[in-house]
Amino acid sequence: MSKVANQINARFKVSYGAFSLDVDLALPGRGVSALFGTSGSGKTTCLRVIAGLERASDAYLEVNGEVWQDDARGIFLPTYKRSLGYVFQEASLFPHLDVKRNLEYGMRRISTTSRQVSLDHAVALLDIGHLMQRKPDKLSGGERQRVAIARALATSPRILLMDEPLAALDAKRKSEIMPYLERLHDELDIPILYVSHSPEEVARLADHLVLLESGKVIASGATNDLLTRLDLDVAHGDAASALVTATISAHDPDYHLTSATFSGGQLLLPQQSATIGQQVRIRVQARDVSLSLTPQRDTSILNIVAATVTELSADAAGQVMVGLDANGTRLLARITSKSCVAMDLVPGKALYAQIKGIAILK
Ligand SMILES: Nc1ncnc2c1ncn2[C@@H]1O[C@H](COP(=O)(O)OP(=O)(O)OP(=O)(O)O)[C@@H](O)[C@H]1O
Repeated sequence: MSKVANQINARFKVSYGAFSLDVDLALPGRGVSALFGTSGSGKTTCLRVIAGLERASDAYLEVNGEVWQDDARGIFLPTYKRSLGYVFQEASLFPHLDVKRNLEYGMRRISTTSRQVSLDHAVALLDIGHLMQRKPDKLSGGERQRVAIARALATSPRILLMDEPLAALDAKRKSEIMPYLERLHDELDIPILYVSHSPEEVARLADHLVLLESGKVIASGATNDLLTRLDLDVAHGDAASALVTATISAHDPDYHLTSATFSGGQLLLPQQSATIGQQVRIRVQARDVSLSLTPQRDTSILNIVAATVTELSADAAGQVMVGLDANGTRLLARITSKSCVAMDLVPGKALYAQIKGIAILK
């Protein structure tokens, strides 16, 4: 396998009794790749193999041009020689050290010249400057996790591995920490492998998605491509949704609305603080999209987008999931089978998608 500077290649097998994990992945060398799957599908084992904590067989692992493991050539770098940061579900800070010392501990073994993320940058990114003198037991769960992330970054890793970093937090703390994770996504040059079984986290953070099922990779690709692929389970059911990348184009303070343009036209959103020209990610849930063969004018729905049917697939009883293309952006609509027949929907049919609810993710 040839070395690729801006890519992660991971190929390995692990087996524990009846469970076997067999993956062959090529992931982008930048941005967030989410490993998504039900409990027991092998997500944590993948991270542990990449970290060198689990010994796999037939393994080849290369991170942005550095080979960490190649069983065919007898290469196996132990964990301490792999430049990685690992963030677990529960922050594992040293209880007897304050935040500052916890951070410094991680930095000790990294020479100044090989640092890719400075301690100051990590502290600023996670906004923990005011917590430096505190011991871990005087921090909230969310603060502890921010410190754990900063500590992982302070080792100046070439890759950040995060294993359900929000799983141990309640809903309020989760929403407090999410903006920091989004900041990591926007500002770090290193790739992040993010394990999750939350569709919400994946929709907000992931650029690339890997779907794992019983130790096998079911699909791997750009997040919206997978979320809208009707042959996959993620594109079905009540939580199915599509992501739209849009640019803020105007604010209308009189009506408390913000408009954003995307490939399929314009969307109106509840007023946002985002600046004009800023790129945003918007989630459109399939259950919030209805379809019409003509553009409706006498309706309270503000967002009506011209689209073409690409695919139809049976969903829950009496429901059909309709794949749509809005001039290059894929959307989903979940409608009743009765409407599907009445509208005579077939691939290629031009229609209008009426979007009732819309959530801006960032
Ligand atoms: N050290 C081990 N010895 C034996 N079996 C193991 C070991 N570690 C994991 N397993 C098994 O391997 C399978 C995959 O586990 P893994 O923790 O990777 O899944 P996961 O997708 O991360 O799950 P979760 O979302 O619950 O954390 C499970 O069936 C688990 O019981």
